[in-house]
Amino acid sequence: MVGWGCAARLDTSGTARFTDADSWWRQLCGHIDVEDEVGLPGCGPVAFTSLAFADQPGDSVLVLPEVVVGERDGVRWITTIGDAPEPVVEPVRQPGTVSYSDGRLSSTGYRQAVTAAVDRMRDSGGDLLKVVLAHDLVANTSEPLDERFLLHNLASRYSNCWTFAVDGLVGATPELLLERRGYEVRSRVLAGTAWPHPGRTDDEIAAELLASAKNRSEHQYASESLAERLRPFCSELSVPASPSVLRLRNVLHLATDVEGKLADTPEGPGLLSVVEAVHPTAAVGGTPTANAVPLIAELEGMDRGRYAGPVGWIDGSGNGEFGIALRCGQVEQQSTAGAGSGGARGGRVRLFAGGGIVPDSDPDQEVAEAEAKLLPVREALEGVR
Ligand SMILES: C=C(O[C@H]1C=CC=C(C(=O)O)[C@@H]1O)C(=O)O
Repeated sequence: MVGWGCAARLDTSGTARFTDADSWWRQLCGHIDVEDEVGLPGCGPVAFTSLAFADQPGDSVLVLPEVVVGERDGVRWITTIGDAPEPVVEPVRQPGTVSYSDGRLSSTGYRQAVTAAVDRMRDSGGDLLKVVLAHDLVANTSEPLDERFLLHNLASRYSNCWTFAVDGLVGATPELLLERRGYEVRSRVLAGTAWPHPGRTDDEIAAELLASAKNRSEHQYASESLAERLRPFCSELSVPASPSVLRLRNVLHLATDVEGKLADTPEGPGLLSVVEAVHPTAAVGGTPTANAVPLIAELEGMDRGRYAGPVGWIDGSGNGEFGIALRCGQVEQQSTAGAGSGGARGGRVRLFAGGGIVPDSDPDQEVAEAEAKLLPVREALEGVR
């Protein structure tokens, strides 16, 4: 789905962000008279949604576009809210040259944070089993950044990912936090990563990944965390006993596809309540969550913003799809002014990537893994084909 214009918008933050979003959306939909000739999930009003990773700090946003163009199962539709104006479609602009600088946590700082996390886990007597750390990287473009350029490049290179752009957060995530279609729910849990090495085939790397005790433990924490928190909402839940391998251009992941049936009535806890219950899984938080999440803030010392938070859409019937906002960048500046105004021209994007740290993690390998995970957005910005 692609949307433009803004018929309504909610900005919220803090621990109440999920319930704020849920009540705002239910109330708003209650006031909209819908004529829907298509009747598929995503038809009618849709809120493009991106929620902060952490309770504090971080801003969350829901946008009801004036126009949405959608396609699902070969059916295409257009939804308009009110008398939405015809869009003026301008050609996609190229970002010019791209240069990089350290973000709030450099690679060196990230390596130190990983080392500190490993020490803390080894000294914890089992109170901390996994923590997911990340760092950021700033990309500066010589021309104003057109989000459509990034989106198009990500979508064409990562067709088995969910490509998103919500209020400046643009990415292509391979991880589905939760999809709801009627009573059916689905999730793709990822954790455990390998990346291409010269002289080794993808099959060899995939076999090694499946056989790696470190990656299997990282993965198991993540799939168990999702399943444990989703189970109370479900009358049926199927969780494969062992993971498969998801192959992407830049990395390979251990993956578990979870499927379930919601036990509730349509008036029961909605998609946003279930999303709140499962976030953050141990794919982006850690194990146990209550010990890992405060350590993230302490060791990273940066605001993740909406990176690693739920991102996706919800419709008026409570159907929707939320990915985990990974392999993404937050556009912080598109352009300020042209010559003569004294303002900077060009764009600025803050890219994020990280990984799950367990007691036997090697800091150098973790830095290399985060670099591999930065590649999708870097290459999309650079227009690599
Ligand atoms: C935290 C990230 O990835 C998560 C998702 C898949 C695999 C992961 C891993 O192997 O560490 C991470 O849990 C990221 O991409 O920034």
